[in-house]
Amino acid sequence: MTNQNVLVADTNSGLSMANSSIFTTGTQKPPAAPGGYVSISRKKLLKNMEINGGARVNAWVDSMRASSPTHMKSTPSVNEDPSSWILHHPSALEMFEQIIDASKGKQIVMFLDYDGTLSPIVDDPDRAFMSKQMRATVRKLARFFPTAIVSGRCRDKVYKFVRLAELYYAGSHGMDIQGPAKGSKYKKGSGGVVFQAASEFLPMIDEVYEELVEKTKTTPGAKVENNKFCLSVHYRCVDEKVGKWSGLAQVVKSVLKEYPKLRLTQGRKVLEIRPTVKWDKGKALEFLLESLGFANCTDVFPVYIGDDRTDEDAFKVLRERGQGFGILVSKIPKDTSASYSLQEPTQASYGFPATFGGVQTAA
Ligand SMILES: O=P(O)(O)OC[C@H]1O[C@H](O[C@H]2O[C@H](CO)[C@@H](O)[C@H](O)[C@H]2O)[C@H](O)[C@@H](O)[C@@H]1O
Repeated sequence: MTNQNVLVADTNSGLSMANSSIFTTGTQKPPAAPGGYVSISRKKLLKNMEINGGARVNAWVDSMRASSPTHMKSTPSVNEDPSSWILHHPSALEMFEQIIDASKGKQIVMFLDYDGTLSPIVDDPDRAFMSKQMRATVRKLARFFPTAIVSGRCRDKVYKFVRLAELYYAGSHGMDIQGPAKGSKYKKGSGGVVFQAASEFLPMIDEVYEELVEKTKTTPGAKVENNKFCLSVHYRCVDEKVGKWSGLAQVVKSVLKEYPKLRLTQGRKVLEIRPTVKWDKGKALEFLLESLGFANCTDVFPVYIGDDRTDEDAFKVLRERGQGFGILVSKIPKDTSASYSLQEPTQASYGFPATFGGVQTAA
């Protein structure tokens, strides 16, 4: 794949996993993180968006544009021939048989991103509802397989959207994990799993939230969302043409300058601010597999469906483990470590997950 993974020295060694607040039931422990290093994809992006000195707001705005589908200029490898992208990331809908064959005799575990995967992307983040059809599909999936929602959103908020008590939820990009409220039939005790990777950051996140809300008031359309262990600064409704994106980038940059223990990543028309802990959606996936008792199993088949850059951490983990696969939901070719693709969320509802194990979707 064209995705480049780099190791960047973690200057905040005081925030290593050893210092994190970890509450687990039973004997589950988070998988070990490579000591002293943070794994970060998209070297170039990171370089452009470096927040500890030397940052150029223009580079931020370039990056904000690059992450917006209307401006999406894929890397040359993707641009050269879109049909070759499809060859490398075939539609999951057309690969049913191959996928089902590969999972035979193995325990499928489903990981589902929320925004852009289970719900359509909309202007107002508070109105990103999932359809009844999608909820029915996820409910049926969970009857057959352990199923987790892995989201950048705060766990409580994503739960309010999904409203299925039988699922695992990993909110704040995997930094806040809780097992099914109903308990789990897959592994005794795993329903009670609770894990928080960055609780010591809560006061800092709240402080930065207040500051950003105040300072973005003058940017029409900007919205700051408190996702408990991380923050989202939305610019979907900010007018790019009148230069408002750069103003917003400048505000975020100036605030973050005072908080070197926070870092910035990007999603779909959103700047994501999060602690520099070595934790992401990929680590959450590993943690959940381990909690379910599949840490060193060869007969587990994890499937992760997601649409965003932050989902790449999970796709990468699956590639590295050589188990299961990732499915990228995207209408356009993108650099990805996923193996398959779906065009849009509705395809995830009407088609792919529903076919696993002969699960039938509602008409
Ligand atoms: O990991 P996810 O579940 O995909 O969450 C990532 C972010 O999703 C939400 O923002 C995105 O969806 C919004 C609603 O459709 C849209 O308005 C926004 O532009 C998108 O970036 C959510 O609001 C963020 O907090 C999540 O971090």
